[in-house]
Amino acid sequence: MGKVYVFDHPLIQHKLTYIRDKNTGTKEFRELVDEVATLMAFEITRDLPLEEVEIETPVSKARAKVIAGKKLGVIPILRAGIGMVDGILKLIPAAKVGHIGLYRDPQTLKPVEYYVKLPSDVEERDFIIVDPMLATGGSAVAAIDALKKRGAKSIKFMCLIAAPEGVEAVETAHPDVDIYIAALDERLNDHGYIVPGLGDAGDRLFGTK
Ligand SMILES: O=P(O)(O)OC[C@H]1O[C@H](OP(=O)(O)OP(=O)(O)O)[C@H](O)[C@@H]1O
Ligand SMILES: O=c1cc[nH]c(=O)[nH]1
Ligand SMILES: [Mg+2]
Repeated sequence: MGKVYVFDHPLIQHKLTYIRDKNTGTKEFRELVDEVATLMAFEITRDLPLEEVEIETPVSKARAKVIAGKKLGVIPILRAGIGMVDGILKLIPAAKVGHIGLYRDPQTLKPVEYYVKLPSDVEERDFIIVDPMLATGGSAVAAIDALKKRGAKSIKFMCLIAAPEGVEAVETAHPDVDIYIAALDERLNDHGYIVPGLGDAGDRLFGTK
């Protein structure tokens, strides 16, 4: 079974409160999502392997550590996942970015795939799929399916807010995928929105609706 990590760092929790607040406008919402994505990227990269290199400081030779050339890929689920990409790339600028386009049918709540473009060396990369919301879990499960179908072997899923239903759906369908979240909320409402959640992440990020 995959592990579930809740990043309860005070800075993440503080910023998430303003992301949730309905009085937070698009500009500030976008900036806060970007900042939280950076903070979450800091936590999620904790287990990256290091290797030693030799350098010279102004004082002497030294052996020092650098990240051991891991090939990483960041995959936003369109649209809302895009809001988390730049924040992650600030810390991991060499990561390649793939895109998986899905929208959730408002009636059936099932995901509809409309775009997939991934880095060419899928088998060799460690992927982080990002999306602010894990609600029924349909979109996350479909995105992981799409990635695995094309050969991905190592996948993490990172989101801001998850519902218990979504966590369970990913754990059941993809027990090899660890889930990283900033908050685990109470439940879904009748329209499949997370309660209390933050509303529609895509609309709030891009000012639509
Ligand atoms: O867990 P689920 O029940 O599948 O719901 C979560 C999905 O819904 C939202 O996307 P949406 O369909 O609103 O598309 P958008 O990002 O284009 O707004 C969200 O960004 C997730 O991708
Ligand atoms: O609460 C939710 C659920 C799905 N998608 C969103 O953007 N918000
Ligand atoms: Mg949306």
